[in-house]
Amino acid sequence: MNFQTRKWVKPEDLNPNGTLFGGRLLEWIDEEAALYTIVQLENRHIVTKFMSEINFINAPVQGDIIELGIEAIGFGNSSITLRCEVRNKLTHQEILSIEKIVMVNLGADGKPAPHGKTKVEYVKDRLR
Ligand SMILES: CCCCCCCCCCCCCCCC(=O)SCCNC(=O)CCNC(=O)[C@H](O)C(C)(C)COP(=O)(O)OP(=O)(O)OC[C@H]1O[C@@H](n2cnc3c(N)ncnc32)[C@H](O)[C@@H]1OP(=O)(O)O
Repeated sequence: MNFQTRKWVKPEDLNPNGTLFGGRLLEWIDEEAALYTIVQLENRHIVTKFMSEINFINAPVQGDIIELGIEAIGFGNSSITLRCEVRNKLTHQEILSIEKIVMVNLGADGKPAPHGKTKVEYVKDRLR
């Protein structure tokens, strides 16, 4: 699991209970999954197709630094399946997990298109 992105929980991210609004966290996760997919599949034309159960484990509060982790757990024909974990940056306390996020690679016609990828790639290797 690669924890690439850190977020600082600010007043505008809070729900009326004073903890991180779940919808805000899901927005951050969707963006992270989209960026991960664009980099892996080398195509900007992708969409989120499916998310499995979302387990909100612990609620962050204002001022917390959290980090978002994504890993690829499967490559299909047009899809890539990801797993997501969010945790507190400093304590590593678990905040959320999503076991399955399916992202789909689209062609210019907006329909699913084969991406031709079978494993995780690293940009540094592509640049060699
Ligand atoms: C030149 C252009 C420049 C563009 C410049 C872009 C700028 C940078 C843009 C960044 C973009 C960011 C995006 C952010 C994230 C969003 O906000 S995306 C918005 C929310 N998502 C949507 O609106 C998607 C709406 N859904 C759809 O359009 C259609 O369902 C889809 C995704 C085209 C798929 O259609 P479909 O008929 O289900 O296609 P189908 O061939 O049956 O399945 C496709 C794949 O999905 C899998 N699948 C289908 N249903 C399921 C399911 N229920 N569960 C699991 N897997 C499933 C299939 O198994 C298949 O996988 P493979 O076997 O091919 O690997």
